[in-house]
Amino acid sequence: MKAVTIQALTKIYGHNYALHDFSLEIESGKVYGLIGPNGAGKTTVMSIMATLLAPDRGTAVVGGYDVMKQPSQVRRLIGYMPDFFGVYDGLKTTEYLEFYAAAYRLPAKQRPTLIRDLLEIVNLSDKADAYVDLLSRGMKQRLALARCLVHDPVVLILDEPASGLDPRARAEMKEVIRQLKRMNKTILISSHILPELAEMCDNIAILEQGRLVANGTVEEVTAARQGARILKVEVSDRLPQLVDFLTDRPEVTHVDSDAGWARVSFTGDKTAQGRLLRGIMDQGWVVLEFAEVRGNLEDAFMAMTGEVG
Ligand SMILES: Nc1ncnc2c1ncn2[C@@H]1O[C@H](COP(=O)(O)OP(=O)(O)OP(=O)(O)O)[C@@H](O)[C@H]1O
Repeated sequence: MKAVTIQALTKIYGHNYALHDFSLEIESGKVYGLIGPNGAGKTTVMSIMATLLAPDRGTAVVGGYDVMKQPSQVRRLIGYMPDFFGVYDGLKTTEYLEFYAAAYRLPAKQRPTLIRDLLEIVNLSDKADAYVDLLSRGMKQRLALARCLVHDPVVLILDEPASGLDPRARAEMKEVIRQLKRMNKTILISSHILPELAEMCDNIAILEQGRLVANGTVEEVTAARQGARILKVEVSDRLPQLVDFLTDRPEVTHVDSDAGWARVSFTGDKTAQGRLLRGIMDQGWVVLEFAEVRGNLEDAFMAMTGEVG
């Protein structure tokens, strides 16, 4: 079942296309990563899905409801975490969530249990009485996530939830997102933290200048990386000569050496790869390792967009 169907979404500011015919479908219960350099249009997609911004063309349907025609139904189904966190002077964590629970008109009797459960999900149980302003950035991000879970939404739209976090805080955020997946939430998450998205997401969409440039499973998007595969070749000696030898092979487009091994961009098929190995051994090298290096998502992103973001 599709939780989200976006079709030909377009948003134009002056002459600038923030989104250009952007289409995407998200299956229920999946975690979908939206990645792209700064200004690619990630926040624009998410704001439209969250009913906060009107597109110029196209449609977005969440849980069967059209974001333009049925915004209040959509709002009931979604939890939206924007990429900024407000200032909450003098408010404790529990009071903060109490405020949102009241805003969603949840019965007062149910709120203490709900808030306890939410704090547990985002791993903040021991901060129930802490002042929000004094929480670390990672804790604030997780609290913001708890806030968008108050009304038990089925679709979560998380705009860069790991942005600006140190590795430990990122790992904690990742664990919370895994937990939400186990709770069968459908999650759209944007990020610049590309390798981390690979671990977390079922699918990835890469956005550049408002256009979708790649879409599929992490493996598919990675494999779509421009043609060449990367081979690691490690030999016992004469590495500089090996680099020269490899550079002269027809299917090799680039070679560099690093920490005692050669990194080879290779466009040939598996048979050609076997021939290359035999050629190296025929020249007398003792081969310690000869293997394809699985491209990672960061490579794919760099190859497709030419930017780090
Ligand atoms: N209110 C606005 N007025 C004019 N241009 C805008 C407005 N909002 C966004 N844009 C432009 O639309 C494009 C997409 O912006 P958007 O914020 O969606 O990108 P993003 O991928 O979320 O970027 P970032 O990673 O920096 O948050 C950018 O070129 C941006 O400058």
